[in-house]
Amino acid sequence: MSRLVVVSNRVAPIKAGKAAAGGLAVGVYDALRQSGGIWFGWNGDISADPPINSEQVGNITYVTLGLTKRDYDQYYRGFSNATLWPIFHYRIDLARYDRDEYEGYRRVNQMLAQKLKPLLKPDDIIWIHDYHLIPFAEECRRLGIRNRIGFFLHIPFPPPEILTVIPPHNELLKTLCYYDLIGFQTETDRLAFQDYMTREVRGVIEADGSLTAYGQNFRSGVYPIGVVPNEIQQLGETYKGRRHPMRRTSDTARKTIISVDRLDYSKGLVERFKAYEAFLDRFPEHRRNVEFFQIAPTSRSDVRTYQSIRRQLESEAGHINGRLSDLDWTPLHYLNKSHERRILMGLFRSASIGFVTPLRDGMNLVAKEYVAAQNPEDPGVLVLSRFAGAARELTSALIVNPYDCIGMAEALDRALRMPLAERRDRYEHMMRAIRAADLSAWRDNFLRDLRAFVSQPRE
Ligand SMILES: O=P(O)(O)OC[C@H]1O[C@H](O[C@H]2O[C@H](CO)[C@@H](O)[C@H](O)[C@H]2O)[C@H](O)[C@@H](O)[C@@H]1O
Ligand SMILES: O=c1ccn([C@@H]2O[C@H](COP(=O)(O)OP(=O)(O)O)[C@@H](O)[C@H]2O)c(=O)[nH]1
Repeated sequence: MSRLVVVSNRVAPIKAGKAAAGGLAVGVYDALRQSGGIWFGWNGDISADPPINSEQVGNITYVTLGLTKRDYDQYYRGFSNATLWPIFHYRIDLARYDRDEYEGYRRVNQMLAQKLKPLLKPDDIIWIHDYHLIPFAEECRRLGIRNRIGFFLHIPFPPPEILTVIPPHNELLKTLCYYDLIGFQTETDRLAFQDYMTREVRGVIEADGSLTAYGQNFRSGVYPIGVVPNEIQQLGETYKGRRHPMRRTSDTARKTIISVDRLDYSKGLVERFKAYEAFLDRFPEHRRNVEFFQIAPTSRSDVRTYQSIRRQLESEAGHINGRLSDLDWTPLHYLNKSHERRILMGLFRSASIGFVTPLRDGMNLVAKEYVAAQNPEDPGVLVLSRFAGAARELTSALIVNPYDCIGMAEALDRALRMPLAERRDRYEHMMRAIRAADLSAWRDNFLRDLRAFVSQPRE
């Protein structure tokens, strides 16, 4: 079997047990540790003359490098996270475009492809991840790399009317066509991509389902990222930490609501806090009987839009607690700190509600983890945004619109009153979906299709 080479901007922390607040790192790490291979990407450092470092841990060889300050500013902080991220999450209002940053983004992709080339063997399968690396395959082809190269987009793909706001959208999307296979989280994302290719650039859908555009022939598919349910079950059962703040039955009868998100405007945190306040106002009988834990590790904190969402949340949390707390009751616990997975899974298991309400999200692994961590005999309820990719599979969650504050408040009330039989039915239905599309299925289906696809010969 050919060796797997994974390339992503973010590489999971190499030290076991260290928290990786981000679904890509969590998912790719779990996928790679089964098959082994190389994981190539940025080590998270900014340095003047970044050396390349190689480290073998188990069956994974981590090859990582730092970025110069200029590269970091233009490629990561700039074009990736101030242009592509907001636009791909349908937030034109928060996006900016700077031509120098775009050029920096292209330059870093070229540099990364050059550094990867000497590590490759002819039959390696190369799997590139996410929006930071859209032009990576084109750079590889320029360098004469002929290996199979697949791309998986972890975030949503917006409709053409939104995408075309990016001034060099044509040039950027052309680079995507150098991949052999392009994977999306949902069919909505894949259709938006197909729409762009057929309407904007007159691409053609071939009889075998493949696409031809810009003289390249390639395939697209849907591969929803999943979790490892048995492992999550076990973690959830075993974490009984001393400082565990939530106990469903013993110390207190108080029920808990939990949310875990990177502190990102796409996650709908402000809207969620407002919905929680509306819930306590409209259903005062729940006051004192419920506490809401929001874990929100800071993310991309040097991007301006992330600083402003943080200030908004601090003010909203202070407002709720200032107005409603009592000496023996704090309605909202807002923690800006990342937590280890084993702790999170324990917290999920003991929470009565998983409150997952992004305004737009590629998948949202937390939604799947919350369900997988539940006690099958007495499961909690998932309240889930219709705009998370996960809502396509977890149709037995209480599906809400995150722009509807009162609707979310009512869903919290309904979840807290839900009879055990209904909670079990919904849980079992969701677990079937989670098991059917687990993390191995994501990896195996994508790699099977990448290996199988015979494209038209490339010039
Ligand atoms: O690397 P960062 O800038 O610190 O951000 C963390 C990651 O966030 C995004 O995760 C996405 O991937 C998840 C797994 O497929 C998916 O469930 C979620 O909906 C996405 O938002 C981002 O796409 C990654 O590149 C980042 O590493
Ligand atoms: O303090 C934290 C916060 C999050 N996570 C993990 O980070 C991932 C977040 O992935 P998700 O798809 O929900 O969102 P993303 O951050 O990738 O947009 C999940 O596996 C979480 O369990 C973690 O390990 N520690």
